[in-house]
Amino acid sequence: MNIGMIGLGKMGMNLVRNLRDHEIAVAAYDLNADARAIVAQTGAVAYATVDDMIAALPTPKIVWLMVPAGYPTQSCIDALAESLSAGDIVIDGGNSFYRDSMAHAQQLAANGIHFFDAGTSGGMAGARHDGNFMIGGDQKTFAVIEPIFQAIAQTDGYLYTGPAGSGHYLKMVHNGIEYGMMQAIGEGFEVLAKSDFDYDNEAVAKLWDHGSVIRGWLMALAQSAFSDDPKLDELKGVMHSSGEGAWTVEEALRLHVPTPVISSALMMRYRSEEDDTMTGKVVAALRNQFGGHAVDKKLVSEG
Ligand SMILES: NC(=O)C1=CN([C@@H]2O[C@H](COP(=O)(O)OP(=O)(O)OC[C@H]3O[C@@H](n4cnc5c(N)ncnc54)[C@H](O)[C@@H]3O)[C@@H](O)[C@H]2O)C=CC1
Ligand SMILES: O=C(CO)[C@H](O)[C@H](O)COP(=O)(O)O
Repeated sequence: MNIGMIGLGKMGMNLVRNLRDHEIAVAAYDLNADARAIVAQTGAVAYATVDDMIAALPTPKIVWLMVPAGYPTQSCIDALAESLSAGDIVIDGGNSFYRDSMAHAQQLAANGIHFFDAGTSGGMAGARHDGNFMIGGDQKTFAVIEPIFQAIAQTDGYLYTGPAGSGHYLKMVHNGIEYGMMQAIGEGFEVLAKSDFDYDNEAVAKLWDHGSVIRGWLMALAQSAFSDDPKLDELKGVMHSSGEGAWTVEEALRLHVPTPVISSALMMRYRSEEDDTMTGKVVAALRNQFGGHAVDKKLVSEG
């Protein structure tokens, strides 16, 4: 089996290594020449243009996208709609918004090209070994690409989820859950940090990952992070996000589904990106106005 991989970053490069471990031939492309040079060390063949990469693939051509959602994915879809032919297959393994994926399926279907949205979980480690995939698209054509997932996913680690869009929808909700779980873990460690006791964070995370109700990969990752930096002193508590949590909350609002945990986790991420807030200033000012309550004033040096 042969695959064309577009996007050789943190995920794509590991997926290529995983595919190569399973003797799947890979033709690879990335905008970045350094990434193209590195992929050549995996046994994949790097091409300087998408068209060269496509020309190297046997028919039906299977192209996997692993680029950022939004414009980068759309520009690849536009290029593939022109370069591929009827019967060829595009898999988007990135974190695209599911409605974009439904549109991509339609756009490619106009030229007879099949589209699969393959939500990918497990981070870089999962891309490298035993990944986890949620795959939407035409069920009959799925048989053509299923051997890829049999090779690179862990046992029971892939699922055909229904029509195009359903794979990324499932990944969106998965990531919403991820926001809530990580927020809860973070909050728990903050209570411990402010408590009257002197806990060893690494030891606690290790303990909780061994037989407790809250054991799991996130706890193992917490242990690893605390092992590198016992109180995470080297980090700022700024929690960026790349869209999936917001889309989950938007979808919950559309469906009138109360999702207080995921929504709060999203708001906490946004709050963490600000040093100070207008909200806080307004509430402080109002308390001061109606009750004469004290306010904290900025120092002159703080501007
Ligand atoms: N990092 C993670 O834990 C996970 C990421 N994802 C998704 O996988 C996708 C890739 O993520 P990462 O590998 O982490 O990102 P990354 O930023 O490490 O890599 C993206 C790569 O795509 C390349 N690229 C961008 N536009 C391109 C184009 N038009 N043509 C060719 N190459 C292009 C970049 O040069 C870069 O090498 C994203 O959609 C991301 O949301 C999905 C699951 C987990
Ligand atoms: O899909 C993932 C993990 O499952 C990616 O790591 C994603 O970037 C995480 O979402 P966010 O960047 O919004 O925290």
